[in-house]
Order: sequence, then structure tokens, then C-alpha cells
Amino acid sequence: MSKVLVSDPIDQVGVDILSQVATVDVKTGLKPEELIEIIGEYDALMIRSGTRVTQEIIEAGTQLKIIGRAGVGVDNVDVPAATRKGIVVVNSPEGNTIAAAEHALAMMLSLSRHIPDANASVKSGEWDRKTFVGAEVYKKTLGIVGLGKIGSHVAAVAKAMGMKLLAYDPFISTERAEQIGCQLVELDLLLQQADYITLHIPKTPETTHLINTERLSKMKPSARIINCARGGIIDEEALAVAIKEGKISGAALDVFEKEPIGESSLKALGKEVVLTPHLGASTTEAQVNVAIDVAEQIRDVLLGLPARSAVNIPGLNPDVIEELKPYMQLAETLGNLVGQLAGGRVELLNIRLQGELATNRSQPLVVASLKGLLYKALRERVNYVNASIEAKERGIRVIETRDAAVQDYAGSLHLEATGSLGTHAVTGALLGDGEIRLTNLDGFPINVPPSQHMLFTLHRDMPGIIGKLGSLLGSFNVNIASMQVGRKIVRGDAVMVLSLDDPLPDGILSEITKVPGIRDAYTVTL
Ligand SMILES: NC(=O)c1ccc[n+]([C@@H]2O[C@H](COP(=O)([O-])OP(=O)(O)OC[C@H]3O[C@@H](n4cnc5c(N)ncnc54)[C@H](O)[C@@H]3O)[C@@H](O)[C@H]2O)c1
Ligand SMILES: O=C(O)[C@H](O)COP(=O)(O)O
Repeated sequence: MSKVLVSDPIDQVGVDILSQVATVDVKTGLKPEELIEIIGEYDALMIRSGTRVTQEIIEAGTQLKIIGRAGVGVDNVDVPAATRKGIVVVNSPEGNTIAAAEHALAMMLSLSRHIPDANASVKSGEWDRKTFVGAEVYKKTLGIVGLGKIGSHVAAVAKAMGMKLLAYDPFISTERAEQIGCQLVELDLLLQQADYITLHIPKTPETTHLINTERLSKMKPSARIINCARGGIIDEEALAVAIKEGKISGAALDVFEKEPIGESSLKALGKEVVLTPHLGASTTEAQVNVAIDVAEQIRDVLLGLPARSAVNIPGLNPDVIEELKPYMQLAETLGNLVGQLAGGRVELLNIRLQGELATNRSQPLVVASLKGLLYKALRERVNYVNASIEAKERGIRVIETRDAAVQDYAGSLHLEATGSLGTHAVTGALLGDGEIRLTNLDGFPINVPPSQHMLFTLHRDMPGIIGKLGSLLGSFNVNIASMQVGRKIVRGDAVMVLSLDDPLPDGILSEITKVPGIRDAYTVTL
């Protein structure tokens, strides 16, 4: 039975789902060295933001097949390291959207009405109504940085509260922003005009310290900023200085450069600063959503099924994979075959998606072709997660083309590889019953199913060759299961494709090429 380690607190419903297929150990609060020591036993790891899954942990996770993040942000996972090791990383892109958006709105209102400090004051026995005079958000301008899932929900609620909405998001269209009720503007304009600014972007090299001294100086002195996205998008030291010096009015932060926050000049500030300990996703509803979402994906991957929100298998959407399933097998087979014909050390792979496969939805077939191409070198270590990166790291140039005009079969795939044995090309298609057919080899029409042991020859189409080759194979005790010749003209160049019951013994290829008329011979094991 598989083993799953849950290293952050998740809702019990997630543990119950995982228990359907695995032994589940819940061990929270592990130190990195403790995690490294035990991770080798586990097939899957389920986390929230509390566990940092570093390259070292991934290296130690020799059995790991999947890392599941019960939440959105995967910035605590070394995704490239996981990808290189063929480990799927999944998250729950929508499970906590509403929770995070509501937390940002609650922070905005808390900040403008000083609710946390007023509450503390009353609880300490005071009745101070003068200190806590606030500001209304009605008719004020809210600047939303990042108009994705959370930013859009914040926009909808803020609009209902009578706020004017500006948004900055270089990756969405003006039309989309307008649909949400936002005016799309440049960041500088948003900073200059907004009374409240709320951040809903991922943390990336471009967004780290996006809000720095210079940008803080562009804001209104009355402006307040809210960060419920990721720590480090705001330069916290610069923020504390800007608030102290009255450059802006206040800030509400749920996320920090270092978590737990530790020493910070923000903690010394008064009612103009509201801090919460990364609570954006901490609602009962969100925790149930993300636990189900991620535990189901871990369960599916352990059962050999695809994950629905893998962050490191671009374009490999499970519905599309399901639809392409028979073609995925075709692509892997052709990749494996052409890689062996080209001699293993492949430098260039041309992949042509033909007929009904000539669409962007067929992108997974490119990954499947690469997986097949690399199978001989990497065996089980290559999978859909790491095939593209492995190909890139080996310097294999991949060219994809699409040709809808090829109509011999509903859909077909043409792979041409250049390697140490030269350039070879193979085309394949599926028959009505889903069976794979090789339909062309190096430009010669053929019609053969692939088999485990195959022999291909390039020869002159002339009498006697087939008999001589048959006798030669017989003398090595190799049984021929089927044989077909592909030729373009009578007595011209031709290819022979043989399916063999046994693998070819060492040394026989050079004997085969000594047969008069046979110029080249290749063997392939699928
Ligand atoms: N505090 C919490 O507990 C909590 C909970 C959930 C999500 N989050 C965080 O909230 C953030 C937003 O999550 P989401 O689900 O809305 O993500 P999302 O992917 O739906 O939206 C992010 C948006 O940011 C935009 N964007 C990317 N780079 C940008 C840039 N440089 N400038 C401006 N816009 C940019 C994208 O185009 C996208 O529209 C993430 O950082 C996520 O980790 C925090
Ligand atoms: O990215 C997220 O989903 C949030 O930051 C939530 O983090 P958490 O699961 O640790 O609460």
C-alpha cells in the first residue's frame, strides 16, 4: 500500500480520502532535517504553507510521486526540482478564493475603522470613542493589483459597497476588466489615485518588492495598502518608514517576508497597521474545499490517474488527456521507435501533428512523444512531468508543426529524429478499433502494427533478398512473426519491416548488411 505524509494541518476529510488508497501519517511541525530523514518512505506529501519543500527534501524523497499543496501558492515548493525528478506538484487553485478575498475586504474595513485596536481598547477597560474615528470606503477608489480569481471577487464586493475600481494587471484584457467593473490602468496611475490598494498577485522575481520606497512615495498620504497575497511583494522596512513618516496612512498585512514574522518594525506601529498570521485561507469552508481538492488528486495519481490541477505539467488537462489517451500511446511508441532508429543521441526531433490532431489541444502528444523518445535512456524515470525538461537538458531541439490537410487517417503523427545514426522518420495512426499502425517509414509506405522486437532494413527491391534474410535469421534461431516490404517503385529502394518473436542476438546486424542489396539494418525493442 502507498504511504502519504501530511506535514501541515489539513481538514480530516482530506485524511479520509487519502486513507482510501494509502497509509496516512499526519506529522506536523517537523524540522527540515526530520522531514529529510523520513521522506524517503513516502509516495506522496501533502502540505500547506507551513512546510518548505526544498531541493534537499525532494532529493531525499526517492519514492515521491506527488506533492499536494492544500491551497494556491506553491512558492514554498521547489517546483523545478520536483519537475526534474518527475514528481507531480498539484494545488487547489480555487478552493480558498472566497476566503482570501473576504479576508482582504475584512482587512480593508478593519483598517479604515480601527477595529482591532478599538476592540483591544474596550477589552482593556477603556471607552475611547475619539481615537478611533475612521474613514468610509463608500465612493473611495480601490486599486486592485492582480485581477485574477481573488482580485475579481474583491472587485465584485467592493463595487457593491460603492467603491470606484481601478485595476493593474498586465495579463488581462481591458474588456475582461470592464466586465468585472474595473478600469484597467498602469501601476503608477493606480498608486497615485487609489485610496485603498489591495494586492492579489503571485510572488515572482518581478513582483518581489514591487511596493518599495519609490512606489510608496507615489501614493496619497491618505492611502492604505492591504497585502493578503504573498510576503515580500511589499518591502516591509520601506512600508514601516512610509507609515511612520506619514507618506501613507496605513497597511493591513496577512503575509510576511518571514513567517512567523519575528522581529519587525511594523509590530511597533499603532492602529494604522493591522497584522494577521496568514489567515487568508483559514475558514472552515476553504479548508474543507482545499483538503478535498488536493487529497482527491493525490489519491488519483497514486492510482495511476491524471491530476486535474498539476502546476508542473503545462497543458496536460485531464479531460484532454482522456480524450487523447489512444493517441498518447501512439506518440510514445513512435517517439521510442524513432529515437532508437536515430541512434539514441538525438539532437533534433520534428513532430508533425496531422489531420484532426493539428490543433493546440494535441499539445500533450508532443510531451508523450518526448517521453517515448527518452524512454530508452531514462526508463521509468521519464514521465509526462519531466519529459520536456529532460529533453531540454539533453539539448534536444524540438520543432512542432501542424498540418490539418493530411487526411489519410482521421489523425496521424509524424516524427523525424536526427541522431548519431542519421535522420529517420516514422508516421503512425490509429485504426478504427484504436490499434496502432505504423504507416510510413523514412518515406516508404507501410502498414504494420508495432511489436516488441522489430527489424528494419533499407535495401534494393530485387529477387532473393527476403529469402536470404529469412535464412540468415533462421541460422541465428530468430523466428519471424510477420514481414512487410514498403516501396515506392518496383525494383527501386525499399524498406523491410519484420516483427520478430525473439530479440536479435548481438552482432547479427553487421551480418545482415553483408547480404547483397541490403544497405542498412536497424533493430528496435519496444
Ligand atoms: N493569504 C492567503 O492565505 C492566501 C490565500 C489564497 C491565495 N493567496 C495568494 O493570493 C494571490 C492571488 O491568488 P489568485 O488565486 O487570485 O491567483 P490568480 O492566478 O487567479 O490571479 C493572479 C493575477 O495576478 C496577475 N499578475 C501576475 N503577475 C502580475 C504582475 N507582475 N503585476 C500585476 N498583476 C500580475 C495575473 O495576471 C493574475 O490575473 C497569490 O499570491 C496566492 O498565493 C493568499
Ligand atoms: O496560497 C494559499 O493558498 C494561502 O497562502 C493559504 O496558505 P495556508 O494553506 O497555509 O493557509
